[in-house]
Amino acid sequence: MTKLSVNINKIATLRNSRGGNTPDLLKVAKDIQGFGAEGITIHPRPDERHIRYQDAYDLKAIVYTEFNIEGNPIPKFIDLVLSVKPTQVTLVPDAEDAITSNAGWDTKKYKDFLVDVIAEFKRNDIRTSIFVDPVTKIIEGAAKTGADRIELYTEEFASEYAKGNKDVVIPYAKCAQLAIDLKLGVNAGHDLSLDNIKFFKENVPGLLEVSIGHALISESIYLGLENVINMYLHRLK
Ligand SMILES: CC(=O)[C@@H](O)[C@H](O)COP(=O)(O)O
Ligand SMILES: NCC(=O)COP(=O)(O)O
Repeated sequence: MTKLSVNINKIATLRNSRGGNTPDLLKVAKDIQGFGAEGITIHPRPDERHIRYQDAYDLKAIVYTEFNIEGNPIPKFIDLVLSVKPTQVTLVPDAEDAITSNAGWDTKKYKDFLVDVIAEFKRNDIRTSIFVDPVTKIIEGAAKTGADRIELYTEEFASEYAKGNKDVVIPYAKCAQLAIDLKLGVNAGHDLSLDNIKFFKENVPGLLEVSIGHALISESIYLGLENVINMYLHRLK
């Protein structure tokens, strides 16, 4: 069974674009859980361009499924996570000005840093996951950091699969099996979608959780558009 954690960054992006509270992030998070999703993911960025740090506190009060906070463990982020105490923290080595996450950790180069940060989160009973590319040496390095899980960075899978290259899943499958052998849990995320999720799930062993945001919110717009247009037309009769 693979858990679906919905990343609600895009809902916050839409809300922030008008400065008010529409759409209401907390209502959306409640509804997502009510509709059956098993987790809520947020990725507060230092510039708070979508999720604000205050959102993390507000969500803590209403998220009753798995609460996953992702981000680069700069001091401000570490303080936030230690104070909110989500179910899981996913460490992502993204630059402050990155449009979105664009690489996994170099688990060899940053081993000492990761060991220290992960130990601090674990002392606070927060499950830890680290965002990684599907590379054998990186997974071996991840096992030495003390992390509970890895999150496989699936951008390359998604873009290659869309071009018809199904073999792109092979390194993901191999690295997931290696992670399992090394006693690491396996999560995955980035650009997963209705088009590619079934194939990924069927070919990658032991997938515990996927976090999906950009495609899922876009698909929700496409799939809801006809209904809403009809509702407007009805009111305009
Ligand atoms: C780690 C990861 O792949 C996602 O959290 C992604 O970075 C979403 O962040 P944005 O919504 O800011 O693109
Ligand atoms: N960890 C990945 C995530 O939360 C969602 O990424 P995306 O679906 O917005 O690309």
